Amino acid sequence: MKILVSVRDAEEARIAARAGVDLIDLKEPSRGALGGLPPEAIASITALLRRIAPATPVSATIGDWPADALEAITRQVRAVAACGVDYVKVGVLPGPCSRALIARLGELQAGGLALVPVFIADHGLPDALVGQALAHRFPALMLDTQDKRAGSLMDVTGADERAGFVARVQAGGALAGLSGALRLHHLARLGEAGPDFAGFRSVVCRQDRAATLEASRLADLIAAVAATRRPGRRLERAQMPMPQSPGPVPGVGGHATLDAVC
Ligand SMILES: O=C[C@H](O)COP(=O)(O)O
Repeated sequence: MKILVSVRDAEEARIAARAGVDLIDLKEPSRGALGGLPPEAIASITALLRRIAPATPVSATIGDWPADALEAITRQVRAVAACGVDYVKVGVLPGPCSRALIARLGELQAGGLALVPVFIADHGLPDALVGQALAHRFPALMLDTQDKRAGSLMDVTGADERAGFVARVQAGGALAGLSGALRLHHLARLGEAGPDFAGFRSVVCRQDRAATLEASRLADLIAAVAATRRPGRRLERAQMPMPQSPGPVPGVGGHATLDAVC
């Protein structure tokens, strides 16, 4: 199981790179579960990571958006992708527009971006959406939680649900990631689900996830994961084409009806 760690600035990125984190994720945790950083900050931290950890894949989130904000999400996906990251993470909140959102993300993915839909598991697993997403050949799918104070992913999902999600995603050809206020004492049970990678923020901060990432806590996490580790599949830097200027959004016209329905 590989380790994804979310960082918010250059200093935290340096700590994560020095520690040898497998996948570095750029996020502003005080802005929500998938809180986004400004594109300028994403571009500058990514450039730094390319210099100090050139082989490490970098992801960034677009921020917390309701599923019906299709046009804003599309713009933000393009803006974040243009910052040079390998993967753009997009939260998929359950709701009447989630299917339209997956369809839009599928179009952007088909247009050359590498997107990672992040499903929110607080109120159950969105099985139908996962099935829909698998058809779009995203490089990875993740499960996360939105309300970090309501417990961890381990509290809001059962072992069978986690293992079922991972097995289904992997059988569909994508990498499976799990996250959601995961702690060290969760690692053994987490490993039983067999995810390709797990995402962490809260556990590497002294207080809550909005506080600063601490090198000593990160070292503890890496050691604990190493103790439970079994070989994961490769998580490569994606070959994401970086448009110099935003082009037309594939299928935007065709989605007017979906937007209207939402
Ligand atoms: O993508 C991973 C998340 O940033 C994990 O954050 P968390 O451990 O606070 O849920």
